[in-house]
Amino acid sequence: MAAVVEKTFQFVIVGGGIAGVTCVEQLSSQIPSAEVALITASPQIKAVTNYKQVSQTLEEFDVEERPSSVLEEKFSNLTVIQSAVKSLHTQSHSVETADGQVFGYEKLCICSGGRPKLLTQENPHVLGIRDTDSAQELQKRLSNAKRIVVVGNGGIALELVYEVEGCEVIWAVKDKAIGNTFFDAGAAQFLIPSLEAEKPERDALVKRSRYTTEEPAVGTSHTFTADRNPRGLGVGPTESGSALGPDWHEGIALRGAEQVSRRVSVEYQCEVEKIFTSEELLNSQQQTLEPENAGAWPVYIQLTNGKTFGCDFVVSATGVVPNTEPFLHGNKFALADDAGLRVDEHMMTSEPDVYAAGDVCTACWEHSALWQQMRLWTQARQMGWYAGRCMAAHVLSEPIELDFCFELFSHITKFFNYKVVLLGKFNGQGLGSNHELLVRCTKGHEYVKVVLSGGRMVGAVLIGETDLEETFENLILNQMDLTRTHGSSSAQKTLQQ
Ligand SMILES: Cc1cc2nc3c(=O)[nH]c(=O)nc-3n(C[C@H](O)[C@H](O)[C@H](O)COP(=O)(O)OP(=O)(O)OC[C@H]3O[C@@H](n4cnc5c(N)ncnc54)[C@H](O)[C@@H]3O)c2cc1C
Ligand SMILES: NC(=O)C1=CN([C@@H]2O[C@H](COP(=O)(O)OP(=O)(O)OC[C@H]3O[C@@H](n4cnc5c(N)ncnc54)[C@H](OP(=O)(O)O)[C@@H]3O)[C@@H](O)[C@H]2O)C=CC1
Repeated sequence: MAAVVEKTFQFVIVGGGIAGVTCVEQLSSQIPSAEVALITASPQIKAVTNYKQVSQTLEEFDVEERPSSVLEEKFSNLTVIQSAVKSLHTQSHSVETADGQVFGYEKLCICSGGRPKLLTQENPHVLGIRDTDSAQELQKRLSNAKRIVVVGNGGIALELVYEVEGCEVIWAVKDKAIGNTFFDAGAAQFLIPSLEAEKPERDALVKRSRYTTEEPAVGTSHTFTADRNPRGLGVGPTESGSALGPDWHEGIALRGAEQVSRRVSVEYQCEVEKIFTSEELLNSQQQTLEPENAGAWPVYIQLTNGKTFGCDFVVSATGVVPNTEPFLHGNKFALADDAGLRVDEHMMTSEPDVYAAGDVCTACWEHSALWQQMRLWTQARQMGWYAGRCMAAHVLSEPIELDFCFELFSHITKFFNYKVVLLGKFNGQGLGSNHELLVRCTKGHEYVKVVLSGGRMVGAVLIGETDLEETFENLILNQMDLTRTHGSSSAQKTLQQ
């Protein structure tokens, strides 16, 4: 490499999302004398605030977007370089940024996050949501929209279909039930009436608003309608900012151009066959469309259940792809099946002195029987924090063991205005038929599901204000034999209370 190394830092962290920032904070507080650089493509960084340890493994926090100068003011050892990393040279231990600077490192942590895995890359009528800019684009397009199609059955789709008002939403899901990445069909059934009901008043819901979208800085179908007078991308992010997170939709108006509050039709068990423009539609003489519909919409989407819908745009809420691209060329990183950088139990990649954390990495150590990776805010924080500890421990030649947070999967979130807590193998992941379920459900109030394997609790889904999370977490962590210890199942007793 011909370029001159500007400066060599002991630690270089790439990415100002939650994983990168937490890693910087951990390193800076553990080795205050170390020279640390944070190289990030976006001018804003993500900071964890109001951190609360709810129980042994459950945590809650707010996330704020802040100027990167805030971090430099906090840590005198830290230099923030605002530029995207263009290439990495693991042999010479250096990175080159888009603006042509080269920095050396002793240890590097890649926290470059992910980007939306879009249905199609080049179609301007297909949007992905990842960062503030893409949320802003969604808001802009939605303001003139009468109908949108949302494809995907995970976190973003669940949030979007509930939040969008003033616009008809067609929701296309691959599965028999909604929300398959988080729930089973029972929980989906519990939640679905919320799509028909009126949303609680906005003001009562808004606890905090942390994102601004002002100028920069096989085929069945159901229809749910909430009548109320309204109050009121492939366009994926290119040089992406950090991912949005909890409550990203609060504080931005997700409102279309129609006089309805919410109208969602779910198309089950279908995928996307084809997306085409009105001209393409007219040329192809689609049989499945009513004649008066042809040419009326900017874009059409044909589903594998044979139906074709015209709409203003399509939201591809179909998961994330790890942002590995600039780091791979010329290096020998081992990648996982999901294209993430493989990391071991010390968050180390296959390249020497290179660590990775957050959405960009895939945890490839032997997992605890009760933990799985999901690309979530909480895991980004935990991985960033633990990667920082590992990097410091290696420099200080101290031993380090896999952190306790990777013992039990736990996640607190909110869907359809219900508190949702997921613990362990909450969907019986990897258990095959070797498990039984106990369910307690009170319509409109709570849904409690316990996963038992060999008489021991291995997972739970808690929807609503159940107040059971700590008890169940203990039962899962203790792995007590619930059948033998109490004669009859104590989990069942807890559920019957
Ligand atoms: C709409 C939405 C809602 C979500 N809601 C929730 C939720 O409710 N709960 C939850 O737990 N999780 C949620 N998530 C997931 C969560 O936001 C992510 O898992 C988490 O933010 C990942 O953090 P990260 O630091 O790994 O990556 P990111 O936040 O994506 O940060 C990556 C950083 O790397 C920088 N970068 C990228 N490439 C380069 C490069 N080449 N050079 C330099 N810098 C680079 C980016 O600018 C960015 O600063 C949501 C995600 C989305 C998109
Ligand atoms: N409250 C929370 O905790 C939230 C978390 N998030 C996180 O943000 C990230 C991005 O969210 P999101 O995009 O919803 O990703 P998710 O991984 O949550 O969901 C993606 C969904 O899209 C489906 N899918 C994938 N490819 C296709 C396809 N070609 N056609 C139709 N469906 C497809 C997946 O099905 P399958 O699984 O069968 O492949 C899955 O149902 C995720 O890491 C998510 O966990 C986002 C919002 C809220």
